[in-house]
Amino acid sequence: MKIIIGSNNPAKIEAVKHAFKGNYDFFSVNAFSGVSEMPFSDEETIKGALNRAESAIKIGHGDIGIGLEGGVQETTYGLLLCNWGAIASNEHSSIIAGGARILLPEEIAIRLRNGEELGPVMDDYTNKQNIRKKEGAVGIFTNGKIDRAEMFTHLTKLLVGQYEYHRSLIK
Ligand SMILES: O=P(O)(O)OP(=O)(O)OP(=O)(O)OC[C@H]1O[C@@H](n2cnc3c(O)ncnc32)[C@H](O)[C@@H]1O
Repeated sequence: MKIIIGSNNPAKIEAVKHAFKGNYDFFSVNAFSGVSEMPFSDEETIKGALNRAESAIKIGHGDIGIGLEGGVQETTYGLLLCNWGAIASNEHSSIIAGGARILLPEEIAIRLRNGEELGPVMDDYTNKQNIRKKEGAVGIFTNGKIDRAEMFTHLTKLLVGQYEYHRSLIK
């Protein structure tokens, strides 16, 4: 089975490879998210994940397309880090699942509300480079307990499990 991952981000690719068990061929493509660089709601982040999955399966001529998208969601408690994923398949309508979420520190949230993107803000905050491709904001603010790849692995397992369940209903 040919699985097309709609991103070249190593944290996302690692997560998908970990979440699938069995004989699969993985490819990654630069899929189109169709949403803003910094999605600012669950709705927008889900849309980005769906667009990536659906664009990945088309570009890569795969059996399955996987889209993973990061974003934030405003709440009365502060700004939540959110992540969403989608599987597009040739057999049925797309499936979605959400990842674990944490509140971002207010000093980060203020910068995002002022129009900055989380990736560069995290690099600036930590004095490191490409945090989004490594441990991610979740890794930094959980003291390394859960990094971005692990969070996306869990999210992808939610997708794969639902995908298998849907397939078992079709057969
Ligand atoms: O290469 P792609 O797949 O586009 O990966 P990305 O990390 O750049 O893009 P996302 O769509 O996942 O995230 C949207 C924005 O939020 C940033 N972001 C999301 N989650 C993050 C995290 O855990 N740590 C750092 N930046 C994050 C990211 O850099 C983008 O600017």
